[in-house]
Amino acid sequence: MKSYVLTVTCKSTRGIVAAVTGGLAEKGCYISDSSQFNDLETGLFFLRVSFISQAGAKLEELREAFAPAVERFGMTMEIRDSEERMKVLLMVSRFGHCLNDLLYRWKIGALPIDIVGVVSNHFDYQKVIANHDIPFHCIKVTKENKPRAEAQLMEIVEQTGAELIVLARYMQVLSDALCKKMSGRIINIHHSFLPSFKGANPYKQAYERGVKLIGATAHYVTADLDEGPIIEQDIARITHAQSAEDYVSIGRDVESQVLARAIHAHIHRRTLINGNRVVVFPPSPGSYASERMG
Ligand SMILES: Nc1nc2c(c(=O)[nH]1)N[C@@H](CN(C=O)c1ccc(C(=O)N[C@@H](CCC(=O)O)C(=O)O)cc1)CN2
Repeated sequence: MKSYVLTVTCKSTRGIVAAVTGGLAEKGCYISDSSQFNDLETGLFFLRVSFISQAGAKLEELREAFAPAVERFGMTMEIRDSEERMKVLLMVSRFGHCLNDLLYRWKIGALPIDIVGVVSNHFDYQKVIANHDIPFHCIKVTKENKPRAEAQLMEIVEQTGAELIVLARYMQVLSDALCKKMSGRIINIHHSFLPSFKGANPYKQAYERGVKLIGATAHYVTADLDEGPIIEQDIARITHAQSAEDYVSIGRDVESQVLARAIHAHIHRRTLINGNRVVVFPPSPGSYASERMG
């Protein structure tokens, strides 16, 4: 028996769900969980089906079986083995709270990913990463060497087979070319409730504005700084008596939780990009069962 997740994005029309569910039935598969969204504004349809093949059908066999439907409806279809851990490259600069949080969740099985490496433009976390038996790469970045630095990053992506890059408070702006090449495969945590306070120092901007809520936003990275499609957000209350430095402390937990939720959604294929927005389907039953607490 094997379990899979199938996702579809295509122009909305009649018969899409029937074609997918009928195809699964013909292949002897059982549907565990299904979500769909029909965006009347964009005319796009989004479908996510988690299913079980009792016969243990192979991935290629399933993909071939759906080729006619993909052609007929102009689908973008992905079928992924639910047990296969996504290869993820983490990136960090100076602030390590999100990195440490992800390492802990990964260690206890709450985040079932294959961390293929950690890249940083500083050496601060080299020992921590080595202690986790994860490859560490320090790539110094300057305005002058940015193209070479990004070429080194892409070499690591190619060599490790990284499917997702997570910017866990990595504080360098990525080039338009890299963002285009890795479209939909880079997630950033921004330490503000976007669209407020884009760019560097959002907590300082928030303090100067006198806000009563601060927040964090996890989004896909695009060439437009902190404008990428939003995956997850959350907030925390602050008061008149707190400083921008206090916001940094209060914001740590919010940033870590928002980033972890966004990565969980992505690796379980619950996110589908819808223009400058993201469709985020609910978790399949049992998707958190992989956690081994303690
Ligand atoms: N192309 C993109 N690159 C990055 C994005 C993005 O959305 N698109 N998100 C940022 C993260 N970020 C806020 O979350 C951010 C990081 C860095 C800066 C910035 O101005 N950096 C300076 C250098 C700062 C330093 O050296 O300490 C710069 O790159 O000139 C703004 C926002 C990650 N990259």
